[in-house]
Amino acid sequence: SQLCSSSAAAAASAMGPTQSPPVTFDSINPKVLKLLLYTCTLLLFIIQVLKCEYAVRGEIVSHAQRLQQELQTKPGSRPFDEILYCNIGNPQSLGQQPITFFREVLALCDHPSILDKSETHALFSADAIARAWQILDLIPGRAGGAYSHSQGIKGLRDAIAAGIAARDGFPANADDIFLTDGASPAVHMMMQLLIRSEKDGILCPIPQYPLYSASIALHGGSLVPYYLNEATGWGLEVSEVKKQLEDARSKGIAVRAIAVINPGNPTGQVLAEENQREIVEFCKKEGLVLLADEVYQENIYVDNKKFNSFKKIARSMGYGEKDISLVSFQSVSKGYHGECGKRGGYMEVTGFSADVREQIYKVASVNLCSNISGQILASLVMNPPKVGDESYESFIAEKNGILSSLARRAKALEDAFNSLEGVTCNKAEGAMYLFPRLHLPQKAIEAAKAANVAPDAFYARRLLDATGIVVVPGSGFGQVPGTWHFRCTILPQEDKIPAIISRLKAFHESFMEEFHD
Ligand SMILES: Cc1ncc(COP(=O)(O)O)c(CN[C@@H]2CONC2=O)c1O
Repeated sequence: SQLCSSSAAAAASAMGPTQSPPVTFDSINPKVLKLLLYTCTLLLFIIQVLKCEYAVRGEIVSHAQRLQQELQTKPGSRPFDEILYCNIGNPQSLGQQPITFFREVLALCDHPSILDKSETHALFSADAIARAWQILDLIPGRAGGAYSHSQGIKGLRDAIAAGIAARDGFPANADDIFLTDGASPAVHMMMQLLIRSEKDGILCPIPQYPLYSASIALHGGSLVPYYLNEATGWGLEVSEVKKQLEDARSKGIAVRAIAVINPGNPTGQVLAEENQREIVEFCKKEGLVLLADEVYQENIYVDNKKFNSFKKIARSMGYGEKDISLVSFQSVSKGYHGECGKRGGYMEVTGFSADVREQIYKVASVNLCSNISGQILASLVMNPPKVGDESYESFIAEKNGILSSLARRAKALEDAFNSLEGVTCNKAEGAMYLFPRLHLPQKAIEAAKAANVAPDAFYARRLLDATGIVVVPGSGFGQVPGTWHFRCTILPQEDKIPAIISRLKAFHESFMEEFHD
């Protein structure tokens, strides 16, 4: 270990005092290098689990589940007849329909023997049948139930790389892609690789999606917060990041990476291209790994913003493999497809040395491989039907129908929140959430204190008990101290939105009446 630390120190001094030393074989989590000590890591994992929080399924949700039970056993016992789960970005649990073409291909790949039957041609579109044959031919021996390569089926990674290249206009390499059971395990893998001890820090946005704080806690690292600016529509200011980075370094924290969620969860902002360039420049200058969480890349609701991957931005600045370490996360859980339960996604890993890449592969191989249906779905998401395909018209109608409805719901809820006394709410430019700010009367804050809960949790609980609507307190995502928020999804079906808004308004008016200073 002396050898490792001295070469890391040598690398650090060569890079100058202000830069984070590059991620090298010697400077990744030694537990990854010594994977044999799995048992002790497991023990550490259990200890850390006790520390980590995951607000999206926290106490408010548990109470909602109890209320749901009560409604089933005692109908009419509450002033509402159903629980509306607006706490989790789980579109299909709230009635969103899956994309027909994706499900046709999945079904055919899952039961290849029906591909030859004449009835199949009456039930499935010709291009779904063709795509299923194409995909099955990429699976060795067409064995859809076999373990695959630990990074995922090569042919599917080729298809995803082609989809990334078509999206960005820059090449992508199948060997850089690790197919995973959703983006979550990919994030955990990178935290496992980067975090050696609590002396290693990861810059995270505040408010943040609690996967990051939970994963950092589970892997024994330090979360280095950078506050998004609510006053500028949740802007990510590099000056704020730099301040937090220098503060962490002054406390002896080796800041290794920065997580950027774009579009943002829970804040819904879409980064401007210029801002992205500043972030790439900053990462290159400071030697930070850029963890680009882009799972909402298809969820853009405003005309003045578009999604640019950080890979595209970096390459358009002339930065390649040798200039910046960039990990881009994608998922089948979001977008217009919302296939959360299918557990598909990937991370595209670029800018690491071959020996570090080998260690990432080793971590991926511990779980053998991700599920094959999720792999197939990820390849479909990145290569959907194109103009001229038989299914294109129906596919694009389903896709645009869902996205335009989400945009309308986002706007309707944003306007409703902004109409409430003491509530301000930034636009949801993308993603699936609104994060309104509560300017609560002092009496409400004191009542929360007396109940020993955070004011936004107090509000969320009262909202649930009065309306059956489940939201997540802002405390679960982090917020500027002294400010209070909650996160509400835009996912309830569109015909339910007016009822939700009227229930929200009625509750809020009575709440403010009760606690008026
Ligand atoms: C920003 C972000 N990254 C990663 C994930 C994980 O996605 P996978 O399903 O691919 O693992 C989520 C899930 N969103 C959570 C789940 O629902 N509501 C949320 O805030 C997310 O919001």
